[in-house]
Amino acid sequence: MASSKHVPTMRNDDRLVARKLLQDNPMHGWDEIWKKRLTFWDVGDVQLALQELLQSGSVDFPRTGRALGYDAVLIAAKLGLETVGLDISPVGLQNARDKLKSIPEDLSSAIGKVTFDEADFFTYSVPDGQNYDVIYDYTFFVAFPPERRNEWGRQISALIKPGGYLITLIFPLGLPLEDYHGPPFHVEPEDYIEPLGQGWEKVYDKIPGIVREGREGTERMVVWRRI
Ligand SMILES: C[S@@+](CC[C@H](N)C(=O)[O-])C[C@H]1O[C@@H](n2cnc3c(N)ncnc32)[C@H](O)[C@@H]1O
Repeated sequence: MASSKHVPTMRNDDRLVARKLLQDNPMHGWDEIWKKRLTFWDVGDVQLALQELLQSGSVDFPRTGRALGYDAVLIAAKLGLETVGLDISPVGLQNARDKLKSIPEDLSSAIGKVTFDEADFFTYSVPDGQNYDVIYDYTFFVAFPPERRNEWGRQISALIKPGGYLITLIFPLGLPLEDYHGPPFHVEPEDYIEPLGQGWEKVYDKIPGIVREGREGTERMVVWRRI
């Protein structure tokens, strides 16, 4: 959650620098990306598409329990869930904790409900064995090469409760497929189906009605329910 209010665009030279940092140092590359502020995905504000979904009442999300994901403050404030923001980057986490100190009035009900933990998502297990009621993925799926998507799906399935909801804000749509290397990697809404595998139903699928300038046609909101 960067502090600037401008809508970041995906400058090609920034993307190339970020990619090189990850190639050179797969362990700490994300921390370097945060340090250098090559965080184009971060709009410095809540994701309007997530806000629209949570306020619409279109999905019967639980109002008690636990959630995992970015935009942790918005999820905690709108759904009332104890929400964990997970990241591998200490700098990214510090940035999120700093933002928590100046929480806007309309989201203040999130205070006390949000924690930020440092962990590798792919090896993370819920400390107390209590799986999540809601998981939110915004640009995490696309941050890894397609070869890792099944691993992503297995981990999501392992972390969520039966009856729990996975919110996928799919972005950025429309990236070239050929001769293109991420992150972000090319994504289509259908790409989530195989990694998630059996035991999921799609309960919501909509092009967000409210989109930031410059992001028109690049976002889609899909919600899945674990059967
Ligand atoms: C493209 S960003 C955005 C994802 C996230 N939803 C967000 O909006 O910040 C990817 C984020 O995932 C973090 N990350 C990368 N690899 C990770 C891992 N294995 N486990 C947890 N976080 C990771 C990075 O530090 C970065 O903040």
